[in-house]
Amino acid sequence: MNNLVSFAFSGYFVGLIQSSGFWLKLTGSYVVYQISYSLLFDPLSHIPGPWWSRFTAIPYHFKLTDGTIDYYSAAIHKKYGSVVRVGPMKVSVARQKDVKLVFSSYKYAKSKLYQNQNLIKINMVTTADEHFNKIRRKQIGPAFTQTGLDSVEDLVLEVGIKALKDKLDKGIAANGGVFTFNYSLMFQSIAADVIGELAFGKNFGCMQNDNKTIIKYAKNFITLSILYSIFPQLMKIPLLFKRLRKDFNSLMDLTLVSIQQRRKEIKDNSYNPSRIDILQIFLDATNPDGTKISQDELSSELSLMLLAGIDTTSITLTWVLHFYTLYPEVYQKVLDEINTHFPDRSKLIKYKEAQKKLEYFMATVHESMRLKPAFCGVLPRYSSEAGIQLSEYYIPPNIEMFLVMEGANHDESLWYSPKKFIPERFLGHKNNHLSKEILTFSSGVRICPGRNLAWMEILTVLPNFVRDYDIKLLSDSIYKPEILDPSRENEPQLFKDFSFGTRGVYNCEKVCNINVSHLNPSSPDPNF
Ligand code: HEM
Repeated sequence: MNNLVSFAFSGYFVGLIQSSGFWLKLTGSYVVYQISYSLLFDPLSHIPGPWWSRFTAIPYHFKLTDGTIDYYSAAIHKKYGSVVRVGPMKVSVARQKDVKLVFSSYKYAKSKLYQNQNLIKINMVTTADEHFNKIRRKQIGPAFTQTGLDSVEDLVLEVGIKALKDKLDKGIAANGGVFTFNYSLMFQSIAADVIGELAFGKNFGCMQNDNKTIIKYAKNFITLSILYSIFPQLMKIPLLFKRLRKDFNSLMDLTLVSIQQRRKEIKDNSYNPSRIDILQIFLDATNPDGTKISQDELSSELSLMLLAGIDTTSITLTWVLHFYTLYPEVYQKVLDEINTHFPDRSKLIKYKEAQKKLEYFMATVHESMRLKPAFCGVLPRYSSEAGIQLSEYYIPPNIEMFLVMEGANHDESLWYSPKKFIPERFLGHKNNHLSKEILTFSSGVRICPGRNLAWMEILTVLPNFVRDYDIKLLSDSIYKPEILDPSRENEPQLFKDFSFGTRGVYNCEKVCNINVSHLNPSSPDPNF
């Protein structure tokens, strides 16, 4: 039937080419074809969605690039339900148990949007190939095990909380006891310097020297990747995005320099072999056929570590602190807990102790991650050769499914008052398993392998920071505990954010500024 329709149309087209108004007729015919096809054959006709989604995905694709996909996804799912058609052969999926089911198996492969960009060799993140992904995950595994992380904890402390404290102490001293700083940008510098040390073998100096070059490279690489994956035709126009491409090339050069430098250090015996870092793990890794990872593949893996590890971690830290500034009673409880378990300020709080002792603090981070997942927007997967049952809908084979991270984390069937910030929901024996239902690190077979490193940064930076400094919102801050948001059951208004791979904060340069001063050890003052 399908062939018959195509044949009839191709005969019609030959006649058209010879006639006047050819292009007009061609467009008209295409529209007629699409309408007839979608009425007769649309495999998603049983899935609700906006009218245009039967004919085109263009409006949805624009939403993927204009920063509003989270808001848009929330709106269409509220209107049409947990599965929504967003284009021919495309659906959006928001129910937590459906998203988790898709994440659970390699059968539901990453869609071609991950591979479209062709900028770099396929790597652990972009591949849809189960075998290849398993090999890479096995190779990189040791960097994120307990032993691997223990071997780099001192380094993470050095470029993380110690560097932050140094910066703040100098700022406070130079500014008469109160220092205004942008915590989001500061956290970004920490996350970048950590990845610099672990994946590039060097401190990028983002914190120490205020050198943000690498952050710019990473940002421009993400922009280029997203634009090329959604609109691959743009790759054919070399004059477009010259600046972004230049930064991308500089980043690739940097990966090569780092690899050469480490090889030199090994040769000179100046490399400390007890340090199990990402760069070394990749250099030592052997493929099943006995070969080593090629130079291009190394560059690809390392550059992706930069993208995967900077904004995700710094945005998570940013949101936790934002919530503390808006919920003083929560912040007070966090302080009390930290001061009870770690009263000696001469010693830094370390990762494992914090994880063991700071139950309430952990609950605040989980709740912040649930409400505002750093890796936001949608993750695209295919429905497999056999299709998949999602809630009440059967999704036919080879449909592109966009999994809504925020939708899953705000699913009312799992979370009561999902828009509210309630860390207590994770407390107690009966509830602490709930943290496993948060999908912020994804779940299943492609779950984030770097999550323990991210936790190490979170658990060392935040408790040490809030224990040692008094933080106050600026007097002209537009986000304060008393400014309420009716759409969040009159909870405090949150930063306006946008999604572009990760979750950005609008006007971050201004709204993420706070005042810090040294805390009087005897009287912590959490009143903002
Ligand atoms: C709070 C911080 C982080 C969050 C919220 C986060 C979140 C995620 C999410 C949602 C995915 C799945 C992406 C997808 O399926 O398309 C992912 C994958 C990944 N993450 Fe993270 N991530 C974080 C930190 C890190 C760090 C620090 C690293 C490493 C340095 C890292 C490395 C990776 C890698 C390599 C993958 C791809 C895994 C695969 O596809 O098999 N992440 N992460």
